[in-house]
Order: sequence, then C-alpha cells, then structure tokens
Amino acid sequence: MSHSWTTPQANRGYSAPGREKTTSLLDAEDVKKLRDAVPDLKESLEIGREGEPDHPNHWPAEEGELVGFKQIMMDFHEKCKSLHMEVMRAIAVGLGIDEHWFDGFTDVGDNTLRLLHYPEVKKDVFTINPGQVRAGAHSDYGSITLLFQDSRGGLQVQSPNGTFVDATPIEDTCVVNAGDLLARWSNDNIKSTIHRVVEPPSGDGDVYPARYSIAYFCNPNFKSLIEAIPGTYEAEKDRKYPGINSGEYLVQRLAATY
Ligand SMILES: O=C(O)CCC(=O)C(=O)O
Ligand SMILES: [Fe+2]
Repeated sequence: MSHSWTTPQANRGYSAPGREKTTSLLDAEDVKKLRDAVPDLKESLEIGREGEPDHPNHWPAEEGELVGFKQIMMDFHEKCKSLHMEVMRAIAVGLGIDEHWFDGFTDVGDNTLRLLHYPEVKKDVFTINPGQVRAGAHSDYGSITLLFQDSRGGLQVQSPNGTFVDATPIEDTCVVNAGDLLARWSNDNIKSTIHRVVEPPSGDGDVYPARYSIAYFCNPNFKSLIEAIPGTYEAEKDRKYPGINSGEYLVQRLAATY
C-alpha cells in the first residue's frame, strides 16, 4: 500500500497492527520473537519534517473528512517543534548551562509526529494472553517526547523503584517523557522514561473502547553529534557513553523494532 511505512531512514507512513513492537530489547531477532507472541494492539501514522526531498510524507488524499488534514498536521508539527525548543531551554537551566545551549541542536525540527489508534479490544484478550499490552514497555529514542492522550487511560510510566504507575489523563495537558538520546547527552543525569500502554481501568461490558493518542518525538538535529554535555561529568573517565550521531542512532533503534 502506497501509504505504508517503508524504512527506518524515512520513518514516515502507516504501520498496521502488529508491525511495530515497542520494547527495551535491542536485538531485532529478540524483538521478532516477542512481536510474534504478543503483538502490540495498535496502528499508527508517522509524519516527519515536511520538505525532505528524499523522504516525502505519505499524505492521504484530501477528500471527505481529510480535507485540511495535511495543513493541520504541518501546523501542529511546527507548534510542537517550538515547544520542544522551549522545554529544552528549561532543561538547560536545570542542568546549569546556558539557556540557549540546545537551540543549535533543535532548530532543524527533525522530529516525528505519530498519530496512534489502539482499536477496541475484547477484555478477555488480556486474560487469555498474560503479557498482552497495547504498547510494550520501552523508552523513546530522542531528546523528549510530547505525548497527548485521550481520556481512556492505560498509559503507565515506570517509577525509579521499578513499579509502573498510571499516567492518568489530565485534560489539556501533555506528558513529557525523556528519551535515550537525552540520557546519553546528560550522562544519565536525566534518565529516559520507561513507559507502556496496558489495558485501561475497567469499565462496563466485555470490550475496552478504542484509545487515541499523539506522540511527538523530538530529536536532536539528525546531523548532530551527541556526547556528554560539559558539566555533566567530572573527569573523562566519568563519561558513560561514546559520542554518537543523532540520526544514525535513531535509524539503528528503529531498525530493531519494525
Ligand atoms: O499511546 C501512548 O500513550 C504511548 C505511545 C508511545 O509510547 C509510543 O508510541 O512511543
Ligand atoms: Fe513511547
């Protein structure tokens, strides 16, 4: 299908249920085994930065309810790009570095907007198959993620003691998760947030209704080298990770989960 997600390099387009398995596993074979046993119960559409000649977005035809879709998504992409830059300024202040330290790393907007749909599902799917989730436990890969969820519930984040706690939806707010590149950048002063989507709090009937969410994955500009920020380590030996190119790191992580 012409709208389908194609490659980690492009990271754009539609992923049908069962295509991507979010997990903390890094090995593609291990992920495949897990995906075959308990596929994530979701479908998604990824929208990247518009205007990349090698990686066009897969826009649906502008007809019916979708008239104006492209413009709305592009505007939202821009708004979230600015919000990313603002949140990174706050993080810079928190780290004790110049407020605008991250600006030159975040101004391109190499970010991905993901529209997610978790279809209605029978409740017994979760009892028949223990370990079944809507989205498996994982951390996101970039700097931060802005996560907008509807009122259904089911999103959980892992607390430092290892237990998962509900990120109960609060109207007109978004959840901000730290990603793995931010952890590397900050030499683990900021840890990436492990999160997952499980069955929502139980309601009436024998099905859980559909859930919708939007994840805006923010990334350092794909051309940047991500290495421990000055001040986040004392001696050279305290650096926990080698420097890595942002774009290459993301491709590597995406390649394991699809
Ligand atoms: O749907 C959600 O609330 C979470 C989605 C998510 O974590 C992801 O797509 O990476
Ligand atoms: Fe996530």
